[in-house]
Amino acid sequence: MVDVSNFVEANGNAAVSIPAMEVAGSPHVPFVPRDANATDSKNAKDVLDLWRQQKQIPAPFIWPHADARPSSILELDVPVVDIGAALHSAAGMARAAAQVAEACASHGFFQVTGHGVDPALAQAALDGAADFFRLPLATKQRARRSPGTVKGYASAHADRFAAKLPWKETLSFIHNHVHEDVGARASSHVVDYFTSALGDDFMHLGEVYQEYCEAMEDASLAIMEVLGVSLGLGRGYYRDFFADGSSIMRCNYYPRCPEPDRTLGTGPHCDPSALTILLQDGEVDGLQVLVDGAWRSVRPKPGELVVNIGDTFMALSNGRYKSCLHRAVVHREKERRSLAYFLAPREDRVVRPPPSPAPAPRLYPDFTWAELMRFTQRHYRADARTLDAFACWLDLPSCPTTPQAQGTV
Ligand SMILES: C=C1C[C@]23C[C@H]1CC[C@H]2[C@]1(C)CCC[C@@](C)(C(=O)O)[C@H]1[C@@H]3C(=O)O
Ligand SMILES: O=C(O)CCC(=O)C(=O)O
Ligand SMILES: [Fe+2]
Repeated sequence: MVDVSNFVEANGNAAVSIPAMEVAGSPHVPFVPRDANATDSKNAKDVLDLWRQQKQIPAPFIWPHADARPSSILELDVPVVDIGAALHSAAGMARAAAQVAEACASHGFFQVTGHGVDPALAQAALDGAADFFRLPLATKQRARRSPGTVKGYASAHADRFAAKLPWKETLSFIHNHVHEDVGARASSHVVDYFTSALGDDFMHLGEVYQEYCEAMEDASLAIMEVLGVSLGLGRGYYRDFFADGSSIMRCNYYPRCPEPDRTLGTGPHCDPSALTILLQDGEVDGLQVLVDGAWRSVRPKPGELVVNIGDTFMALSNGRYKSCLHRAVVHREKERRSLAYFLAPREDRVVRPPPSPAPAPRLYPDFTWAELMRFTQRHYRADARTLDAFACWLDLPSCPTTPQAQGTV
């Protein structure tokens, strides 16, 4: 059954509402509709003030008990895969392929080292996010996300959802890969995004993220080589598939929270992308993965990137590699930042598993990344069942439980 109950934005004409002054336990103060076109929405400002000043969190931020945090949590056992060794020796590749095969057949999370990302660049990208989220709301709102798209600044996704709001601010933008055939890197579209959305003062930050995204592209294509070998398809198969991809970069900021046990920074979900590379800031943990019915944490470790399989790769591998449910928790005393690079194919490329010598029944229909993106931005809030709901939605006549069939979008 597809749950669309808290999706407020159905058709791009945002049905926007966020709480102005309502706090948990004070149900008499009404929600105040927000002017989606304002550059410095009073209500959005109020929410940010609430984050800092209130003892209780506003009701729309409260997540159901089932999603609440257990008091103690064990660490997830994830392999540490040396990507550099995989690219440079047959033995390194064999070891890396065996590690990812084991991790991806169970939970789909692993960590990578030897990825070649300059630690100074990674730190600059994290510091840049810290600086951006400290800016006045009116400045951040210059990059306000437009309805129906993934690009831009969002505060608690309050323009999209009415309940179970995530305790976070995000800044997202597209990174189009520079296809190797095109020659040396010369793209500046991330820089262009920053200067056009935020102004020329943001050129340097744009340059940092342009470089960071290119490093993420390189790392993710290297990981795709390992995944290809691990599935018996050779190094080039998935690398070529994603070479001209259109990925998404997202900076997450999780402020301190007065009631961390009643909310979540990012709710339980599977990433719709093919692969996600996550850089967690410093010492502050927050990422948790559901394995065998229990939440397990994946703590940040210096120099390591966390990688997980997303729905698009699950479809590409016909379900052999799993996209696993995960979430991010928040803290009372500590704020947290993370940078997520969501690897995705070119928007119009058909996602379909490769022909197999031992054909298995197809688990998912053919689709394009543009279709899946559109589904998550306009029709369905990404959760544990995004891919199943999407497959159902593509095949509308035989799918009575899609949002459309319920008459909700
Ligand atoms: C296709 C997408 C949906 C999300 C943005 C991009 C890439 C990842 C997705 C997301 C981050 C997964 C977590 C849940 C989500 C709703 C969020 O809380 O941010 C997702 C994104 C989104 O729709 O904004
Ligand atoms: O911030 C994190 O640790 C995880 C965020 C996440 O899962 C996401 O952005 O998809
Ligand atoms: Fe995620």
